[in-house]
Amino acid sequence: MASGGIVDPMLAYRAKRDRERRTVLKAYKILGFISSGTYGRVYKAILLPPPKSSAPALSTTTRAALSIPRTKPIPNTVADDDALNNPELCMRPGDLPAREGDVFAIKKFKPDKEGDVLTYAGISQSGAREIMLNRELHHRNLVALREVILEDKAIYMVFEYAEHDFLQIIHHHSQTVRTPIPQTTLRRLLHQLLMGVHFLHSNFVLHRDLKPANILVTSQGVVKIGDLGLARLWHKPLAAGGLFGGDKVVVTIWYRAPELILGAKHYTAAVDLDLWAIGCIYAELMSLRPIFKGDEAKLDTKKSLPFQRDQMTKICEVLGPIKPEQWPGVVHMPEWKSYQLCGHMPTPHPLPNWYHSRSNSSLGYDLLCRLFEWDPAKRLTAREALSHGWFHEEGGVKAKSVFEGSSITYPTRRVTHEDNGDAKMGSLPPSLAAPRLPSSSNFRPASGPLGGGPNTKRTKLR
Ligand SMILES: Nc1ncnc2c1ncn2[C@@H]1O[C@H](COP(=O)(O)OP(=O)(O)OP(=O)(O)O)[C@@H](O)[C@H]1O
Repeated sequence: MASGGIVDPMLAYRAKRDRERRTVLKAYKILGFISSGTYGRVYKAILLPPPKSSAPALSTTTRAALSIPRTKPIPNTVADDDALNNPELCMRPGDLPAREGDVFAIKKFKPDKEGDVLTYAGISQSGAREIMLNRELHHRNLVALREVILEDKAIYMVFEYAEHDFLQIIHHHSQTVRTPIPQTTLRRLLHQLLMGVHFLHSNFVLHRDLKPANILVTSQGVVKIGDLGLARLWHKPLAAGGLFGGDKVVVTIWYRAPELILGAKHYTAAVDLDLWAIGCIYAELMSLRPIFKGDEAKLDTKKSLPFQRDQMTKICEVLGPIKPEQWPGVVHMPEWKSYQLCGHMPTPHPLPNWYHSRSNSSLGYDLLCRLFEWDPAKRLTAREALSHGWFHEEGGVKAKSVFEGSSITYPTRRVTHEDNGDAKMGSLPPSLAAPRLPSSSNFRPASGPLGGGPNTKRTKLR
């Protein structure tokens, strides 16, 4: 403030802006901790009423001096840091209509760490992608991003909240009710998943990390594809860097397409990767366990990426060995020799037995076979899969809620108050946590086939 009681307009503006800046804890009440993923921690939160402004409004003269338009709110979700001051990230709050008390999932990106010291190297590639893509893409079957808050060098993405996910549904059936997922529910789950993937592919976006934990379902029974952190555009088929670009990370091994295992480097028919993963998810919804549950080969001492022999073996145990007459291009794949060196694959346990011990729908079997085409060029696209006859069986997929007509009640998402990570790394201030919520019966094991076992983490690949 200047002497003689004259207000420095810039200081007054900054003071008001700081008072009114939207911070996570001013805008949301944190109800608890949901999960910690590769890139961040996810919290459940409710929207608070907007704070009443106590600061006197800026005078017309000050406003004019600062050229603040009356109608446009100050973009207060963007931090001052130059590195973050990217207009692309400037989300206006309220892009989704939201009311006080509405529930959201807030993903806080992990800061970088050098030794024990937190460092700040700007926004991660994964975070930037997730923000950019979620900001551009709006579809009923994609989880919606409400806003991004940048605060104290941390990034918070506020998503619509989804009470369930495919992994939790599978787990509920395998561990609690011990019955298969009803065919009608399964068909709707898969159809809505394909709708979301078709939308992504129509917008030249590959998801690349489709797995049950990333496919959410709201309490209204709407499937929402989440976690676009690994998604990328594929409109430049042979862009520098080949199939994996600079990030060197791709889908969880159990859902990895054979062409990736065999070393495909370019986006020739890249969308087919996602369709293979959908085949794996379809099979997992049927059998309540991953169909190709391979052990991941780790990086060797030379840090060269190993051939994922066990994963390939697991696929061949169900589909039989690869036949070059069915997939002519396979003999040119970089890892074809490694595949041949595996010797004889174990006795095939072909897909028909696997399928027909679980369902007698020949259309359902046909769809699965077409998703599990070895040759990516012959695999169904999302559009083709959506028009497959199986989706018209038994009343079709018209219901808005995937749960319609089902008597099964799925547990609500488990929320805890133990954010068992490093408090500085990821916790929101514990003093601001809400009183204990009744925890649901939903149990997500930390490891094992249905939990976040070693193979469910992202892994480096060629
Ligand atoms: N919108 C949401 N509503 C409810 N829960 C969510 C939501 N988004 C994410 N989650 C929960 O948080 C978990 C981690 O989220 P996400 O996959 O986006 O993070 P990540 O760091 O990329 O994790 P991962 O490495 O496991 O893929 C999800 O598996 C899900 O259980």
